[in-house]
Amino acid sequence: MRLKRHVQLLESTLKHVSARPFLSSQCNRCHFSSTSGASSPEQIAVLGGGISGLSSAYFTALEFPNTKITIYERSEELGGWIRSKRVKVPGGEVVFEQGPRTLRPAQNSLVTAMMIDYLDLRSQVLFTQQNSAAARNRYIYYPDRLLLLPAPGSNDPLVNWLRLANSGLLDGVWKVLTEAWKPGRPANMTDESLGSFLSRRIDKRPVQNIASAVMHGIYAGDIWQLSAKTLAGWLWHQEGRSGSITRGLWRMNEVDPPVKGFLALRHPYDVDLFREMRAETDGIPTDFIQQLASCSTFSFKNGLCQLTDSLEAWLEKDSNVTIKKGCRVNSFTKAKDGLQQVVVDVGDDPNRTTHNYDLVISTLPTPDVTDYVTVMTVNLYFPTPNLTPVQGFGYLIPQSVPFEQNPERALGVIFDSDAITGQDTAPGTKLTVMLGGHWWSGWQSFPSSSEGVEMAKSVIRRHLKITEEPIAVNATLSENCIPQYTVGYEERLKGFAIGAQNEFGGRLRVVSNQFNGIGVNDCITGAWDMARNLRGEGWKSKSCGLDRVLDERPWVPAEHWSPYVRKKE
Ligand SMILES: C=Cc1c2[nH]c(c1C)Cc1[nH]c(c(CCC(=O)O)c1C)Cc1[nH]c(c(C)c1CCC(=O)O)Cc1[nH]c(c(C)c1C=C)C2
Repeated sequence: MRLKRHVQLLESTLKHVSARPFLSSQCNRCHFSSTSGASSPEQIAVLGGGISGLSSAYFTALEFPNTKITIYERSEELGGWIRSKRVKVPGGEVVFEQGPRTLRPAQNSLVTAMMIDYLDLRSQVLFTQQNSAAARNRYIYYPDRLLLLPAPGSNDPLVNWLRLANSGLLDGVWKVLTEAWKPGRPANMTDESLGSFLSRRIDKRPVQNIASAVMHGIYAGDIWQLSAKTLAGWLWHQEGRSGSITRGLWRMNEVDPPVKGFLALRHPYDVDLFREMRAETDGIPTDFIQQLASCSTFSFKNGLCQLTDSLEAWLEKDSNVTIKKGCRVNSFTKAKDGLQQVVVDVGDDPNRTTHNYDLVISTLPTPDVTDYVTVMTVNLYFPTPNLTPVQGFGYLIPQSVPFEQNPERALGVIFDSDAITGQDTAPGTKLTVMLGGHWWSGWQSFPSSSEGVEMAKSVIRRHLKITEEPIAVNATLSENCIPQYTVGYEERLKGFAIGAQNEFGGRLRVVSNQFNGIGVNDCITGAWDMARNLRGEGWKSKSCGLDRVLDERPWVPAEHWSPYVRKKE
């Protein structure tokens, strides 16, 4: 985005009392590209009011200040899976997060940082420092106790390594040293599960004991179903390129390095995207950059919903944006009679109506591309501080833990009081127990809230020896909340992208955790990328927003860069 676009936006704001809300401070911070001379769509519909929908509406509104944008959301509240709740307890209040709770300052967080800055939300951000217990102490429960994962600077590293080795958690890890001598995959193999890939390249035991726990923490998913090609793209392509990951790394970094620094394989689309992202987010203030560079995660004083609430408030101020809550989308189809429009059918009888749009941005789930898993989040608050036996982020439970140690099918427990400080006004211990995920796949019904709370209490009694009764609890069942990128995902996505392009000729764009990555940062970055591809005459192109999956260029060695470390060029 270049300066001109913001100036244009400012001008139109001044001209029309009703134009986009605008922060005067943005003007000298960001770069807006010019649309002068280019046409704009008159009417855009955004389907879905979660983080993908709100961000899509936000970035599209910035691109096209005079376009009418309508957001349709089925429920009465915007925000999707981001749901934070303030609960009164004796002595103050605590924040319960019912869905995602923190953001990581990873490469894909640059656009989020820019958005936070634009929304004037910086004063509300809470940072968890890299040297805090929450950042350094991550545990795995195996087979019947908490084991601290090694991290730079942790206490008693030798004792800890011995404890880990003695527990059996590290069995088979040493086989990573033999990876270079293992045969490459058959030429006709197009994808496999992450579990199978890592077992082939290393050993099955670390897959079951360590990697499966990590997959619980991110996807709440089954490592034997999730796609290696999608989740471990650069390792998968490294094996394809050099027959082995280790040999590939050696070749890339030592034999013929085109640039200095650690190299990894990346999709050329991502290389270009990161370059663009960096250029457009160049205006993020230095002190914010520094805060992000030194934290391990960040959130907001009132929880993650402060981001979605601010987006909603920003959009509500814009008279060109209409937000329709409690309005279901029944279908959307390409308009007949050669019209370059999409017809959207919304509402329930007798208020069911159809509307024509020049462009539809859908964030709704698309059948056949992914399965989903259901997660129950149980928040527990105890008035006594420091109830957990150790301090840290919390722990994950791998698939190898025997049933009798985890009959509730918990995926992990977050020590919220350590993980995010600054949200609660009452002292005490706050935990979140995550239940279900792939363990509940195929279930017809799920535990009730009260059953979930009992299951969570039973988990922490067994694992953490906490017997105190929580004085505030909240169980949330999020049905089909996390898409699963299972084996063959890329092929299915490709098929979907071609079909969508052919059917809608570019008048449908898709953005969601099904397509752009399952994290909040992924959805925001996906929305920004979609909107920037609409620029100029881009909105008339044939794309459906899934250009990356249709981009057949081979993966290339690219330098690893930290998003918040600004090198002198
Ligand atoms: C509601 C449950 C969720 C589980 N995973 C996600 C959600 C929303 C999505 C997710 N979780 C993480 C990532 C990767 C990095 C990121 O973009 O933030 C994603 C996409 C990592 C993660 N997992 C947990 C936390 C608190 C975080 C972020 C912070 C960090 O890495 O330090 C905890 C956790 N999430 C889930 C489970 C079962 C779990 C257990 C402790 C599922």
